[in-house]
This record gives sequence, structure tokens and C-alpha cells, in this order.
Amino acid sequence: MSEWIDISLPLSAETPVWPGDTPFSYRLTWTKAESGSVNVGQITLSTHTGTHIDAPYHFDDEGKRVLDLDVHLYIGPARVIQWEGEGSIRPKDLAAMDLTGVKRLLIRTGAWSDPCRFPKTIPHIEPELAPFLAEKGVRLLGLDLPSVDPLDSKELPAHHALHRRGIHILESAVLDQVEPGEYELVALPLPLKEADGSPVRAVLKRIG
Ligand SMILES: N[C@@H](CC(=O)c1ccccc1NC=O)C(=O)O
Ligand SMILES: [Zn+2]
Ligand SMILES: [Zn+2]
Repeated sequence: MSEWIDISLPLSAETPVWPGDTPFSYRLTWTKAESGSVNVGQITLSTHTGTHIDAPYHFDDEGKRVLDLDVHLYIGPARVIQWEGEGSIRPKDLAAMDLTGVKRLLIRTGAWSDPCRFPKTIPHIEPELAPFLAEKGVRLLGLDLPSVDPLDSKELPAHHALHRRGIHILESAVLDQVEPGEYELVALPLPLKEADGSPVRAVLKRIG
């Protein structure tokens, strides 16, 4: 029996966040000494901290919020592939792989080499990858990167292109210990009614 592999970034004050965004913090509201019975904590974090999913509302004012998303997207069979390319991720990089019928696709780029620091540049998704993946049946795209667009992008063309094709986004998964292959994925967002994104505890179990 294979084990579940945790592909989530640990959340602490050291977790790198998007430049200028809210740092993660955890503190005790009450200590056991003060309350006489329990430690009770509070957390402050950006919705795009660590391993997380984007709701369409992140980049579209009319888009779905986290609680509106279908949980089935985030549980089920997933394919992990290794990307070998230069600069950006495009259909020709994946053309040799048979992705027909793959509903959840996780792309291991290995490009975020130091998870203690936010990367300076990342390979991005070319918008033309969206129709290519949608054609194969992909509904969830995950990456070991903090965005599907270049870090300085304001228009977010890949986010929009994926959204137009009904493909949801999982970012900053930790895939360096994960061999390409077939897995069961669980990466459920929190039931946040209004939010534009949510941290997830993402795990994979090898099935093939
Ligand atoms: N698109 C990125 C996040 C992002 O763009 C962002 C996250 C936090 C603070 C500012 C951001 N973008 C600003 O232009 C993501 O989906 O996680
Ligand atoms: Zn995000
Ligand atoms: Zn994003």
C-alpha cells in the first residue's frame, strides 16, 4: 500500500509570500496559563499563502468565490508530469505525452529551487496551453510555482485563459519528491464564503 505524500508548504512566519503581501502569523489569543485551561490561537495570512487554490474571483470581480467551487475538482485521480523546457510552458512541451482523459494535471517544473525564498522569476503558462489542456479534459492544473503568469504580470493572461476554458488553478505545490505518474489527489480549500483563494493541505497517493 502506498502512503500519502504531503505536497503542501509548511505555514509559518518563514513561509515566503508574494512581495508586499501579508506575512503569515500565528499567535496565541489566550495561553493555557492565562485561561487556566487551553491555548487558543489566531492566524493571519493572505489567501495566496503557501500551497493554495485560486478562486475565479481572484482575477474576475464576477467570478466564483471559494465556497462556490465544486469540491470534486480537488479530490480524485491526478497525473504528475515533469516539464522540460525553457522560459514558459507551452503545448509543444507536452505534445509527446498522452494526456487524454487527465482531469487533474500537476506539472513539476523544479524551477522554484529554494522554497525558503519567493522566486525572482518563474516559467509561466502560455495562454495557448489552456485550450490544449481543456481539449484533453483537464479541469484542474497544479504547479510547483506561485503563479501561472509571470510574476510582474498585471493582466494575468494565463489565469484568464485557463478560467475561460474551465480549468481551475492550484499553486505552490511541493513536487520535488514526487515522481511523475498516476496519483490520487486531495487538496481541499477551506469553506471560505467570500474569499478569492484558499490555502489547501494537498496530498498525493500513488495509484499507478
Ligand atoms: N496571481 C497570484 C497572486 C498575485 O498576483 C498576488 C498575490 C498577492 C499580492 C499581490 C498579487 N498580485 C499583485 O499584482 C496567485 O494567483 O497566487
Ligand atoms: Zn494564487
Ligand atoms: Zn494564481
